[in-house]
Amino acid sequence: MVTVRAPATSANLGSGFDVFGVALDRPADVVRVRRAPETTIDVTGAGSQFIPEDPADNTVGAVAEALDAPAHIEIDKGVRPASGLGSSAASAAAAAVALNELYDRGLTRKELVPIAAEGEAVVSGDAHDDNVAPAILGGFTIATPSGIATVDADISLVTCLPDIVVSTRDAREVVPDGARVADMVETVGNAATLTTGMHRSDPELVGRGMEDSVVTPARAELIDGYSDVREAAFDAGATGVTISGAGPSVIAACYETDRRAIASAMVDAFDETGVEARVYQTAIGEGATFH
Ligand SMILES: Nc1ncnc2c1ncn2[C@@H]1O[C@H](COP(=O)(O)OP(=O)(O)O)[C@@H](O)[C@H]1O
Ligand SMILES: N[C@@H](CCOP(=O)(O)O)C(=O)O
Repeated sequence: MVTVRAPATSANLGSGFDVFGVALDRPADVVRVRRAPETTIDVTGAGSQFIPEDPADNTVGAVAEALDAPAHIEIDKGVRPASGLGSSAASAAAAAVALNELYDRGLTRKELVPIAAEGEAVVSGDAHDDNVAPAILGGFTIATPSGIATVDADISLVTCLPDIVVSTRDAREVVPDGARVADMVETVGNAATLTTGMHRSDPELVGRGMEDSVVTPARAELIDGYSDVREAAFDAGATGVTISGAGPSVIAACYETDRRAIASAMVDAFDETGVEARVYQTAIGEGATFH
């Protein structure tokens, strides 16, 4: 039996659509695997009633197949599905690391990223690896087709998860087909600013670099109260605010001293629009770990 914990993650960070991601120090999924003639899955924990146990429909089933590693897989969900916090990726990342160990496949962490991304293709239609990369490697990750770069950054974050459901598949349908050159120029500048901020663990630069005028405005329409929550977080001291992943979670970067006030401001702002929300006071954390 091998047990692995893999963290929630926040993808995009505004300017890095399908490229940037960070591992969060909470919440997390825990996955246990043991060898079996064929793959079977048990799911418990947050939102487990909405997660299929058929290996053809669960992200971990695709990972087991890609590694040719049939197993009985128990998933204890800490990350609610359809959250924008990389729920499907947390299970896939944990399963990839666990099955690689169980079957002694000898793949490196970076080699496991595209395998875990096969799980993402099952649920969102695309093998985007901006969630599985940080879930496996930890820190801030830049995932491109030509490789993955990681930065071990220290930034305080708040993620606020409203009680609404936005599936990644649906949120990908509203992404515009193209962008104006002016928007592209702005996005490149913001992405470079954010990356510099991560290297310096500087919340001001990271926050400024989270601005995005291409994908985020289209997706904000799917999240009741988004603009009020964003404004409330800024008023409470956030240095940057955007949609976490495909939403509905909203993520704020900040100084550690402002984290508590920002957390309660975001919950209150959702509450004022009639939406209950839970909040995580968090930070950039480590990738998958053995337990
Ligand atoms: N192991 C898993 N964990 C979470 N969701 C899963 C898993 N396997 C399949 N799913 C499905 O994936 C969808 C959630 O994924 P997604 O929309 O990407 O949300 P998130 O942003 O939280 O990752 C749900 O339809 C859920 O049933
Ligand atoms: N780049 C993807 C990230 C989806 O993240 P999730 O946490 O919502 O699954 C996208 O924006 O579609």
